[in-house]
Amino acid sequence: GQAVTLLTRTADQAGQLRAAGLDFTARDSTRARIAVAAEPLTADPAAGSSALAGLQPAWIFLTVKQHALHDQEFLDGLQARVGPQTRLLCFQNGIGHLEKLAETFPAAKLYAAVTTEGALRTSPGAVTHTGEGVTRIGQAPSTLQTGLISTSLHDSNESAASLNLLIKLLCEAGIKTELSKDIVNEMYQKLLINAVINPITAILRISNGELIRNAYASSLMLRLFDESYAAVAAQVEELPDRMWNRIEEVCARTAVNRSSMLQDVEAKRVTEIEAITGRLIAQGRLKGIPMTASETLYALIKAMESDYNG
Ligand SMILES: NC(=O)C1=CN([C@@H]2O[C@H](COP(=O)(O)OP(=O)(O)OC[C@H]3O[C@@H](n4cnc5c(N)ncnc54)[C@H](OP(=O)(O)O)[C@@H]3O)[C@@H](O)[C@H]2O)C=CC1
Ligand SMILES: CC(C)(CO)C(=O)C(=O)O
Repeated sequence: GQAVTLLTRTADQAGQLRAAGLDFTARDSTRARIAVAAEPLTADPAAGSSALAGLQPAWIFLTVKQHALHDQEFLDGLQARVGPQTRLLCFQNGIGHLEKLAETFPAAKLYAAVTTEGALRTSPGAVTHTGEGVTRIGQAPSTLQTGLISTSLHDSNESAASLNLLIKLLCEAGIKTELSKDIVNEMYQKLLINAVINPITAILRISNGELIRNAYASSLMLRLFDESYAAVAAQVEELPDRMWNRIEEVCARTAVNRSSMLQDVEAKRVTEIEAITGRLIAQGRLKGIPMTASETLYALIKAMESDYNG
């Protein structure tokens, strides 16, 4: 096996996880206590108390929301863990995180993941596997600049070997994982799906399935799709056909789900609207694409966020 350490926000949470294990609920509702190594993500890794404290990992999976990447304490903790051989695998929805990480860690080896697996942290020591899917991973482009992503990838045998090894290990661990030759394109496809589904479900407080059943909601969705599609198509070389049908399929397949943005507004948490709709509006405007439906939905979500304490 491989040594895996959970990096937590606080020392207390890491201590509890080491002492009691992770309470894991599988898809079939069976529960298990899994012994885990855990360390707080502090700027001083040597302060950790397990045998792994202070080691620089081969891979760090970043499974935080986009806005955590703007938290200096988080970045300092990460900085202390990223060694010359460390690879960062980013699971964030939306866009902008790769540019932010490339700017903050210029020497880091960056990879991105697009996943249809679902996971929910139900308490500081418990996680539920909420959806079975596929995780596609690929190397981030070597030329990351704000607003423009070239899809030319690094060509390094060593990087390809580590990626293939990681994919093999994840598959052996039961996490269906595949190599993506153009992960940026896949991130933009996911962005389009999230940009169309998430804000409307969050404002109307409806499930993904209701979105396509409600004629008014689905006509708004279509307007949002047209401009979002144009903005995405201006960024990537080729988009698969039938993206609209794919979005309808996602709604049908996840009909009872409440989107992550809806869950965030219900819990009064900051949403990922900036990394999804906000970024897409900026990119659309740069290309002269009218983004009026997106701008309205963006403003409504921001208004809801600023009213959380009201
Ligand atoms: N969950 C899912 O099924 C999927 C998620 N994604 C994407 O993955 C990303 C994460 O989503 P999600 O799992 O829903 O997010 P959550 O907010 O539920 O989980 C994020 C985790 O990161 C921890 N964290 C946040 N900030 C810090 C910090 N400063 N230091 C240490 N730990 C920190 C949180 O700890 P704490 O609890 O203490 O706040 C929490 O355990 C998002 O971009 C999402 O879009 C993509 C596909 C599926
Ligand atoms: C695909 C979708 C919309 C599923 O709910 C999702 O990724 C999310 O909720 O963020």
